[in-house]
Amino acid sequence: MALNTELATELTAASDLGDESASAEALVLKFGGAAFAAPGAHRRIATYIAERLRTGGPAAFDDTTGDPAGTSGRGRAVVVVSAVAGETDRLSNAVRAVSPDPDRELLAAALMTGETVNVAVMTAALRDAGLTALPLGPADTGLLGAGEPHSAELRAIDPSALTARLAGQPAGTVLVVPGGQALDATGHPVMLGRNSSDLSAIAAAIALGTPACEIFSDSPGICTADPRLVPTARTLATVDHDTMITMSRHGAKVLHHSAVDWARRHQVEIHCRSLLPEGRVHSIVGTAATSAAAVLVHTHGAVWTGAASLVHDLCVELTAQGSDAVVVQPDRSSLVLADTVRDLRGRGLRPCPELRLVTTLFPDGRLEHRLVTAEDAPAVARAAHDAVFRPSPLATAGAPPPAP
Ligand SMILES: Nc1ncnc2c1ncn2[C@@H]1O[C@H](COP(=O)(O)OP(=O)(O)O)[C@@H](O)[C@H]1O
Ligand SMILES: N[C@@H](CC(=O)OP(=O)(O)O)C(=O)O
Repeated sequence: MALNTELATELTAASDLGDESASAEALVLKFGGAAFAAPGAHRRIATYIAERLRTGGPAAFDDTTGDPAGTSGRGRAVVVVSAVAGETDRLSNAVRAVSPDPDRELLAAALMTGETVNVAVMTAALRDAGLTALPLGPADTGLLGAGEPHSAELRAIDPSALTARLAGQPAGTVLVVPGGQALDATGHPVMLGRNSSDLSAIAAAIALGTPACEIFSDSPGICTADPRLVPTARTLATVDHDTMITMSRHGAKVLHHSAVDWARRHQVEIHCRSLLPEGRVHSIVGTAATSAAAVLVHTHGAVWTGAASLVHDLCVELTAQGSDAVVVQPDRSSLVLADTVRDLRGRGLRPCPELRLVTTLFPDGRLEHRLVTAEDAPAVARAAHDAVFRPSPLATAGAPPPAP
């Protein structure tokens, strides 16, 4: 199915189309790569979803954990799955071992198989759990992408694609969606960039008019730093969309920046859950204004340097094309690009593969950037975090100050 760009205008939620029956009752759940890493994970997830759908009201999981209302058990679900942890990297390395600078369409085709396989496996597990699970492909979800085939920008969502599939389906129906897959205007499958399964999940929530989207990941929610790098990082119970976009763009890959941007524009709350069996909501990303401090390391970004004016112009151009680029302040002669495949040498910039961007976000929204070597980045991040969250001299010994 090729999307008609004119029909798929930026978004009409299903509720606006008067198709409440298809939308209002569906849960939207996203399971990232880490959720599938442990043996038995697919079966555990399937059992959990069956339980959520069976109970019809706040599921046992919610009752026991005291999770907020609003995403409790309902009759039907859209489940977005990523490739199993490590699979997308493995596929990327396999392509590059043969062709160091591969055709982007071929690269996208190879990378997307990770999600395609996992949709099939997850569908099988859900059926074994007694549910009516329907595997979807890039042509079935109503997502229109444009730009580079391996890092396309999400341009529009046709809500009828998912609502039509759910309409009339009985309770216990689950649509299984491959994360990060879309069609371009000519009907070719494209990938919405790395870590874009979050984007597919938010898009599904928008299409169905679901107020919240639940994202299961191996982090204890949104933290004041990557807990893998900074063990003293604290979980933020609430984060507003704008703050989260800033955090994501500077390396907090726990949520995809564009996913949060779509969520902000359509007022979708993001409930960040830990992995099963706990599956507890640790953080909510929503509309309520918050002021958070955080230390962010762009561990996966490519650093490029050049003349400040060149860097500025390229950043504007890349951002207009949907790429995620950050100009390093204050000297403005470097930019960090989330797309590690794109080569800017032909545009007059020099790659700096040894460098990483460490950013301190202050509660007033101010950002402090530092470019350091990859080796030094964790220690620099820990020191910056200690400086921001240092207990005041008056604080009781041992009692950490609350996260701002
Ligand atoms: N500020 C942060 N808060 C929480 N997690 C973070 C943050 N910054 C980076 N991360 C990293 O994000 C990872 C989860 O994101 P991702 O790899 O996309 O998960 P998944 O595979 O579950 O989709 C965590 O393992 C954590 O290391
Ligand atoms: N193919 C994606 C899958 C994804 O979004 O992964 P995760 O949900 O684990 O961030 C990637 O690894 O780039």
